[in-house]
Amino acid sequence: MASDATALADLVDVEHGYRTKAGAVPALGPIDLRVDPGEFLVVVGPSGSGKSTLLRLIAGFERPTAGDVLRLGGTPVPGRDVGVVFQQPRLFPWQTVAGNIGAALRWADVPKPDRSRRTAELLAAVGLAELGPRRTWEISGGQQQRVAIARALAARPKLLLMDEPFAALDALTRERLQEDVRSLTDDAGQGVVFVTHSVDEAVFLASRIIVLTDRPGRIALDVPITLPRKGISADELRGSPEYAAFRGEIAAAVRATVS
Ligand SMILES: Nc1ncnc2c1ncn2[C@@H]1O[C@H](COP(=O)(O)OP(=O)(O)OP(=O)(O)O)[C@@H](O)[C@H]1O
Repeated sequence: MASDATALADLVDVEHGYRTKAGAVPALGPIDLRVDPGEFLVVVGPSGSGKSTLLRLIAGFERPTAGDVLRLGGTPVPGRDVGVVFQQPRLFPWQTVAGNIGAALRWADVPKPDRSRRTAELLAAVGLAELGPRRTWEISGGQQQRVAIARALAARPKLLLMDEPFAALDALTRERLQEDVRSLTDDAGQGVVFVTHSVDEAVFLASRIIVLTDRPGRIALDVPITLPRKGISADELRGSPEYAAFRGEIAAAVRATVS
């Protein structure tokens, strides 16, 4: 088995299928993919192309049907070196907002005396400093998703996996959260794998985009996104000709997968 401890995730000749009563469903691959520290990898592709399957394999929720998946050089197991954010926030309704973050810190073995300070820092980082005592049903959907992001970041995971985290949100909240996620993950040692259907979102967030083919998903396109990130506002970035050029290239590749 090829092993490389410096890769956050390394998939070698990976295929994955699901068993159903009607027979085997090939979902992904064969695919080779390596994710390195500092990368913000965005995965786009048609519905059913295996994007969620790819994340589930890296998270350790599934084992591949064929090939090898390594995370930090070892077999992936769900746990503290990976943070996962889903489309629905999946918060604990019996906990307050602060209690949700505190639970993640407890699992990460953060000592009790440090937990309230870290909770306050994390809530401030996602713009929810005042909402710690609220119940999760007393805040908006966008705020709930912010809590889910703070909870995923609590253990300072090397790798953050995000599966269409903003799909259920209105356009304005979505743009704000995109900006927040970019700044929260601007850490050279950390990596992100982010799934979306939105080409705009992909180009805004990514340092690299892969486009998957129709099912079973293989890599149709793998491009670095070399847009300036420092010293430029989000609006300037979205309005730049370079942004438009990348958006055009990715949109054409996605269209080609279904034609
Ligand atoms: N538990 C399962 N059992 C059987 N088939 C499954 C299961 N999960 C996914 N599939 C199938 O595997 C394929 C890939 O699914 P996956 O959810 O990874 O795709 P996706 O690209 O994330 O889709 P979408 O964009 O619609 O969310 C699909 O054809 C899907 O129907």
